[in-house]
Formats: sequence, C-alpha cells, structure tokens
Amino acid sequence: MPRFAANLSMMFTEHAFEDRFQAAADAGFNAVEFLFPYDHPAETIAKWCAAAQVEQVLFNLRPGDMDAGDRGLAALPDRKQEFRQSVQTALDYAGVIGTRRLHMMAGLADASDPAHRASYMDSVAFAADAAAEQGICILIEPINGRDMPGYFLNDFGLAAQLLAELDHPNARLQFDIYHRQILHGDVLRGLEQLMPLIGHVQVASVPDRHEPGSGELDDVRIFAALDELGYQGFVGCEYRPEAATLDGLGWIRRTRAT
Ligand SMILES: O=C(O)[C@@H](O)C(=O)CO
Ligand SMILES: [Mg+2]
Repeated sequence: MPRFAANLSMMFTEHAFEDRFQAAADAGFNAVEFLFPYDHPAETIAKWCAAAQVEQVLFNLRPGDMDAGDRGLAALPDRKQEFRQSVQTALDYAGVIGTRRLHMMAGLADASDPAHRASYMDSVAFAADAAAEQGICILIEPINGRDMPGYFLNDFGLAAQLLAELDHPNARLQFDIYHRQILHGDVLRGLEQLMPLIGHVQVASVPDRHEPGSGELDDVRIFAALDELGYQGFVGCEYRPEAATLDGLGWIRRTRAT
C-alpha cells in the first residue's frame, strides 16, 4: 500500500490550520501536504509538524496573487523576477520544515505561444537548479481546464515532453490522478508509461473531488498498481471530504485490508 499524505488544504478543515497537523496524526497519517505555507513563519510550521510527528512532504511555490486571478508565474515572461524570488522563498521554507518536494504552478498562458513556453522552460530549469543544491525535487502538474480554465500545463503528454527536453534529475511530474482522469483517462497506462518521471502522486474521486473510491475509478486497484510499479513516494490525499473528514476515511481502511 502506498504511503498516504493528508492534504491539509482540503482535509481536516473542521479545524484551524495549526490544529490540522495533530488531527491528521490522530487519524493515522504520518505525512501531510498543503498548498501554501506562507501565512505562517517556517519555524512555526516546523514546530506543528514536530509536535504531531508528521512529515511535511509537499507544498507549492507562491502562485502570484490568487485573488487577482494568478494561477502561478512560471510561464509568464513579465513575472520572471517574482517567480525567481518565489523559488528562493520556497526553498528557505523547505529548508526549515524539511520538505523535499515543491510544486511550481505554471500560470494562465498559452502553451503553443513560444514566448510562454520559453519562459516556462527557463523557470523549471532555474527552479530545479536552485533546488538541486538542497536535494529538493521540483514538480510540475498538469491541471484540468474545468477546474482551471486557461492553465498553461493542461496535458500530461506535454508535461512529459517538456521534462524529457529539460532532462533534469530534480524536475519531476506531479501525477494527480483526478486531473489525469478528467484530461485523458487511461490512468493505469499513464502511470505505467510516466512512472520514470513521477515525483509525486495525488488522488481524489472523479468527478466530484471527494474521497477515493467514491467516484468513477477503482482507486484501490490504482493503489495496487502503484505498488506493482515500484512507486516509493507519497500519495497526497488532495480531496474535499464529502462530509466530516473522519467519517470519510473508510477508503483507507478498505485499502489497508486488500
Ligand atoms: O491539483 C491541484 O489543484 C493542486 O495540486 C495544486 O497544486 C494547484 O491547485
Ligand atoms: Mg493536485
């Protein structure tokens, strides 16, 4: 069975953010991820992780101003300095918290526009080079256009092609099963083909982004496939519980029982 990380941006939201670490630990998780740590000092987050004895496995670079419509900066040539600053900030946080994976969001841009594409490649290379010094892996994640219309990286084939072009040991694919199913389907073949590039996996049901096992996919079968394929990383539980978080954890007990 893969190692699961509770996503604290979506799960345990019955609690204040700082209390979600212990709530996840009490529910049996020893790893957590979340979108952004920047509302709190890194030392404080490290303290919450230590107190709950959970490993923080993933967070995102600053995405720009989400309220103003930003969804990342990497593909935007006129935001290059801001992007580069976001890399340094995230690495500083990761160094304190002990996080080994950082997801960089691409932004709203046209992947067929050479200027956006060049900016994206430059950004991934810059981030991966900087992260390599700390042994940290930079992740890129294709996101479906229903959740994020106009997002630059909306195709797993394109992500694989860009990573192959870049050929950087510290740049990897974040394979979110929810986005994969909406964008292309063929989840098991996708995992099989892309496994050498995968640095992190996330899961939620399709189409409602609720608990694994509650949608159109056989998630227990997919978890078994991850084991068969030798996946050693974490699976981030990036889903919105349908009701109370604890009431929805039957899927993990069913997975453990197989
Ligand atoms: O799938 C997602 O939405 C996240 O993994 C993310 O980082 C961007 O929102
Ligand atoms: Mg995701």
